[in-house]
Amino acid sequence: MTGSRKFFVGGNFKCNGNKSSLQTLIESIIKSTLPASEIVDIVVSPPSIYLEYVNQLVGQRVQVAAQNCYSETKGAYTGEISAEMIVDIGLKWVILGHSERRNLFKESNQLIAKKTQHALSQGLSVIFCIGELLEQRETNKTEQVLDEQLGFLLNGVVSDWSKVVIAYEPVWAIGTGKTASPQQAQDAHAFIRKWLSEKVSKEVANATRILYGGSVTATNSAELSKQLDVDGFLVGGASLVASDFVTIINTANPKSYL
Ligand SMILES: O=C(CO)COP(=O)(O)O
Repeated sequence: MTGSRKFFVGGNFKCNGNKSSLQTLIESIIKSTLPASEIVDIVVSPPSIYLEYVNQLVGQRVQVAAQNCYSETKGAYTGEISAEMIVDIGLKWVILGHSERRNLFKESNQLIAKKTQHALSQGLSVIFCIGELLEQRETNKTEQVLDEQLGFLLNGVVSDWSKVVIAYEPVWAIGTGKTASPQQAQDAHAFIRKWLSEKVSKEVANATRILYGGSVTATNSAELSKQLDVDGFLVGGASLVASDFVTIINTANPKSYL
């Protein structure tokens, strides 16, 4: 079946911003010239305390994602938010398995799978993040690590693949200014697409968006976006600068498939 993958640019604000700076940032983004909604999904992800505030500012063209959620509906889980709460405030997206959750907050593959299954069961779409550490890349373990992290999506975890976007974010490239080269990104993305084809189906492999994240900037995004299997970006630091984020969004380059 032929088709094309709509580009996807996410802005992960991480633990940054306040009401005033977020208002300025969002207003500058939405008043900029942006590609049509058929070309690119634009999703921003502020800290959870500002989700509803930002959602009131974004208008129709930009969507809002939570940066995390727990695997249970409700209960004695101090500090957590649930997928149900994200749905309740009218949002459709959540980021899960970000490397900062995995490495700083010691989230396991098992927990991330549980969260993913639960978020999907509540109708949320999930930006599922994977990526290798520097030492794993240097010892040629990148594909093994990606295979292991992706494996946790099998066995009934994903009920609807059209609600999953995969973000490849090599940990050594996050916040370091060291971007993967276009070829390194393409190689990892091609591996992920082949994995989807072999472990899920050809249709899912064709249709699933695979994003690159890790020191994406206004200057390197155009070259990265030309790569055949790069369907978008998850942008950290550069998403906090409206003009840079808008430049990155405008490098949107949707890919067709046969
Ligand atoms: O972690 C990231 C996006 O989720 C990438 O962060 P930077 O763009 O700041 O490297």
